[in-house]
Amino acid sequence: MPSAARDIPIVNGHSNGRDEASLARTVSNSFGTLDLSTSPSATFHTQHSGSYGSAQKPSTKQLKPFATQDVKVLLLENVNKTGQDILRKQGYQVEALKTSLPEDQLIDKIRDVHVIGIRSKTQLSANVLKHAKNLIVIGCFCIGTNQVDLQYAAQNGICVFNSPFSNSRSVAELMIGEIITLARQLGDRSNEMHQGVWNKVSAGCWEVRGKTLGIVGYGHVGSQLSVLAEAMGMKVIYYDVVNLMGLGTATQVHTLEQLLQQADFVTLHVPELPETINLISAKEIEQMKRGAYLLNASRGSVVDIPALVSALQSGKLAGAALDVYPNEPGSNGPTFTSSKLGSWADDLRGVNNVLLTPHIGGSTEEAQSAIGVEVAESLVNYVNLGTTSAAVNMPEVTLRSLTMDEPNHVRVIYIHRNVPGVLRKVNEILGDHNVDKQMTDSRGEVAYLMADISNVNVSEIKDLYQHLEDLGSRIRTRVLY
Ligand SMILES: NC(=O)c1ccc[n+]([C@@H]2O[C@H](COP(=O)([O-])OP(=O)(O)OC[C@H]3O[C@@H](n4cnc5c(N)ncnc54)[C@H](O)[C@@H]3O)[C@@H](O)[C@H]2O)c1
Ligand SMILES: O=C(O)[C@H](O)COP(=O)(O)O
Repeated sequence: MPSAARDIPIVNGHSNGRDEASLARTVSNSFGTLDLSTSPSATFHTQHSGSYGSAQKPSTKQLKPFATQDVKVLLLENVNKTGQDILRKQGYQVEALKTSLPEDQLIDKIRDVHVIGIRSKTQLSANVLKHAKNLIVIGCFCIGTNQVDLQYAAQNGICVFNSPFSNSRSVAELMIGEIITLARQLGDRSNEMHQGVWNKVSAGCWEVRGKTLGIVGYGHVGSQLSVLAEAMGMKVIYYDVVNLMGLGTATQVHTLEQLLQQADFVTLHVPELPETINLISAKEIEQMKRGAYLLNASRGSVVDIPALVSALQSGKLAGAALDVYPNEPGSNGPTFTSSKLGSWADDLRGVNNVLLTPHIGGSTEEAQSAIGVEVAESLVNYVNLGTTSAAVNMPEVTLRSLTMDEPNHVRVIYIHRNVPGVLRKVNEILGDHNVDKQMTDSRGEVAYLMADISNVNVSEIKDLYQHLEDLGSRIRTRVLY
């Protein structure tokens, strides 16, 4: 067996032996308290150069040991500083913009980057992603992932991460505030006072105690809201497509119609899916109680806005709160107008007891700070170690880190089409070396294999990589060393 340190290249002044192995262990073992204070040059050398692209097969001449300084990261939509700091401390080249980008500018920027971080606004469609030849991973610094073509991404070896629950509490608290605000017509009273009008009324103003809250979608947000609403004395019912245990005394109803018929307040917390588009339209509004309230903090496509406007104008509904819209401005400013968004915007602005907020459900210091850390850590673990834990479009694969006792050690990541016979061929290639550990899993049409192999001379890495690249099933190969 060749001696370890002698045969492994020196990169940025560090051999690919003990230093990198210990950093690798630090990164992979510390999801909660990732220690990223290590100098950028002391990196775990993950080989991926030349292997980012999926459409084009790169020349093996491009192979070189990984250095974090080579990793280009584009962050859009004002990703929190906590996340930016983690990525910068790795030594990655980070460009952070405050807004999203129109498609043509996005296509231009995405060509070059290995990592992109977005929030709910940036549309990463197949049309955009097909230009992203170097992209290996997308971080959604939010809950929703409907803005990304997850299937296209997986089929092209691009892993996607999000933050599944770090802003759930913030959304639930906003809902509580809005329920009381609607019940007491606080928005209208406050607007009148700002215009110098004193309008002391009690007609149509209610306590929330004893009223029924109907929650549509009893996931992270819906269940948090359930607990808070019960604490205020509300009766909680919920509708979800899966059977879920209610918290406290909340009760699941079997149909959306049952919920709509019983609830005084209806709140929507479903993901954007083909079946949730216009989930609440004229027919469903008709099923609601006269004088009920509708609140939407899910996605703008879930409510048919013209139907809502006419129900508010006719008095069928007593009020509504919207945080999300069919299309939303890409940056702050005087952009919430019909001329910019569509006729529905001015229609909504003209109706009484309607609360309009600029998609701020998850916009609290606490939520954004936690999301920044969570998603940035997932990105670092993926870029540096290939770990897919909690990925939303890839199988979850992880291996314990390299150990210092395993010299000439290489981590192979092979993303491939989930077809018969691939593992046999891959293991024939890996079998020339000592396979220390291996894990493979599939998700739909895509499979992810990760193997740590030892006894690999650096001069053999090129061939190893090329043999894997030459397999017909290949989507993306990364050889980390
Ligand atoms: N306004 C904001 O700032 C903000 C913040 C966070 C999340 N969101 C949106 O809210 C959505 C919900 O968030 P979450 O964290 O609670 O998600 P979640 O995945 O934890 O819960 C969603 C629930 O909806 C249910 N569901 C799916 N389809 C349904 C249908 N047709 N009818 C009824 N129930 C259905 C699911 O079974 C699940 O229980 C997100 O997908 C996101 O789009 C918005
Ligand atoms: O999906 C989410 O988490 C919310 O819609 C919040 O999105 P934002 O990060 O763009 O505010």
